[in-house]
Amino acid sequence: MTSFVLSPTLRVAGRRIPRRWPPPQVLIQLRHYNKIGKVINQKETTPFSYIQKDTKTSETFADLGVSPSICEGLREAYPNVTKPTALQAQFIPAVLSGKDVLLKDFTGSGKTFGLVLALLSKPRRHARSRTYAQEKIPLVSSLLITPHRDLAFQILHWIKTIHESSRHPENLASIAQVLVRGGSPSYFDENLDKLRRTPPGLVVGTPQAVLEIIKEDPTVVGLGKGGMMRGLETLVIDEVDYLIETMPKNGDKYDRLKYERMLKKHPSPTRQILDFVYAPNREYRIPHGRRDARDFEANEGKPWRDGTLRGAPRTEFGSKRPQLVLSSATMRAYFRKCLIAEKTWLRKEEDVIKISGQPDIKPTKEVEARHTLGGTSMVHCGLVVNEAGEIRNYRRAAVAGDTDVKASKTEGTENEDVGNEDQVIVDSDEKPDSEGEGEVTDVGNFMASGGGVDNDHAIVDISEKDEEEFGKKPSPFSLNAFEAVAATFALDVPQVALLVLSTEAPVRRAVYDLRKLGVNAYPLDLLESDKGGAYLLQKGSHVVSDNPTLLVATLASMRGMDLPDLSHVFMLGVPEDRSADTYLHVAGRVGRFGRRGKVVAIMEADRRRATKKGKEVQTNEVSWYGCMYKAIGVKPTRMEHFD
Ligand SMILES: Nc1ncnc2c1ncn2[C@@H]1O[C@H](COP(=O)(O)OP(=O)(O)OP(=O)(O)O)[C@@H](O)[C@H]1O
Repeated sequence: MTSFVLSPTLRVAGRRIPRRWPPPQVLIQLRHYNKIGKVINQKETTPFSYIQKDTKTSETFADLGVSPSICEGLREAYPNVTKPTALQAQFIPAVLSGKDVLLKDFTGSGKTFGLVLALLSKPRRHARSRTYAQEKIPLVSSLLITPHRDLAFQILHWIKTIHESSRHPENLASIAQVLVRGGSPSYFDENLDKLRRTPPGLVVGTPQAVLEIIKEDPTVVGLGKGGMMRGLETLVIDEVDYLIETMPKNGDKYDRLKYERMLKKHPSPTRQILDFVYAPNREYRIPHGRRDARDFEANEGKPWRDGTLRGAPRTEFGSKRPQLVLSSATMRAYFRKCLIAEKTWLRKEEDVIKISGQPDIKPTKEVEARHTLGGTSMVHCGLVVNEAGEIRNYRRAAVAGDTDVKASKTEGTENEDVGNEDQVIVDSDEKPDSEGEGEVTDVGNFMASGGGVDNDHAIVDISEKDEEEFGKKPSPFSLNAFEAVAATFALDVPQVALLVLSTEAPVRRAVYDLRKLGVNAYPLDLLESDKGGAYLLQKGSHVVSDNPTLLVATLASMRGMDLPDLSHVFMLGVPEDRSADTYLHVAGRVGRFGRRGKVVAIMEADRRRATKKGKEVQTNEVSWYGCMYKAIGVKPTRMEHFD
């Protein structure tokens, strides 16, 4: 069995079939793997591979090297997962081969799922006991870093479901465990206790929690001598472009200075973990003066004075440096360049396997959007809310089924919402032109009148604690925007939807405000059934609930989440980093793996907000969305309820 990478020369059954596209760009090695993922041919080169979405594979998971017990569990627990995707057919053997891998594919295409299957199929590492030579001490072989704890819980849930159906002799705790912070009582203490009692093969953790054990507990759980992670073979970082900071792409020398200062003082936890594992002798010129060789010896394994970790020689790994796998749907070429420029993290560029399901060569915007967003099963809608609480469709949106956006362009003034980004923020006294007359639906008191929902269901409980805490304080949110969410939710959502707020937004307060509007809202927390836990397994998109649920999360806590029955994702306002990639990640919560879904952006034409310096500015969110839709080649669709 061989797996192959599409290239100018495609190999099928040993025969070379020339391909004209894509032209050679970045040369990497083409590898052929045998069943256990061993590299058997490393000589040929190919561009950064491009696999079309509908490329079929005739291989099974077992052919790729996934262990028989996992295949057995998968068959029973996930009957819909019958065959690996073309990308899984490439990256699962690549991960099993022990080489470094850079993985990029559109959101919801099965990257994380495939990585988990590969990690579970890796052989377990053991150390020999010093007291009894025959006794083997199990070690942690793989570490999977996720950006937030709910994703870690979701991955553990996948593993648990597969494990329960697999009749594997070991218990779940010795196969995989999570290591996350937060919760009350603290998840971290509980996780750490469990880890110390039973070392699992795979630890799924957030960067902060993993860094804490590397720093605080190196010799029992961490990477230090005697630590149960000393035999680490694979380090996987999911959503890597979100977890590692890089110098801004078009930054000037001041940005460079700012970036360097930030790296010295506050490197992100993921960067510190990578340095600790792969760059033991890395110099950070810290503000308190340079360290010298004696300082290095004297402080081995201890944090620097400024709180950052310096690398310590990891003799425990010996020559077996852990394999590094980095994955994301939006790992752009510039970010990859930055990763390679770090030198010590990844192996030499030609030894890194780069696998991509997206066109790397400049495709048209529409092709890129379709690939990044996982196909055409996703509908994008934009609702514009004004100060009077009126809601109307984004003016350039097309009627459902009409893909020709040009037809609807004539409806609005030409310069209304597609401009350059400078137009987006204006001083309060320089108000942008009025939006003009449009089709408007007045929903100012929509929810007060029942809002199209059965009144019995519109009554939701508000706890006394929340009433006491929030009842008398003004809301930091725009209630007009929330009314637009509530109205769309009541009219359009059959079962479950997700509302995404900015990273720092107070989620509990948002839930309180939404419940006041009659929405059955909960903060996302996968450990609790009604807060999202009940939606981890597919119930079926045809199910219409009597009382649909709106889960509320922030930009920081929705990355990578996979709730199969999610039909709508609401994005409130403009993301704080103003990046189109952030929109792509939010949108990627629906329409996953070919399922259908709607992304509803709620934008305010004249949003007033205070800057950090206390100055009031007015933001035209419509303008940003105009730029963003144009930039990513997405064509929004009208929502019939508001026309
Ligand atoms: N081979 C397969 N066949 C059918 N379904 C699959 C297959 N692989 C994964 N899936 C399903 O696809 C869904 C999305 O998977 P996953 O979360 O791994 O995607 P992802 O690419 O990591 O997404 P994101 O970029 O948002 O993190 C899951 O519900 C999973 O069960």
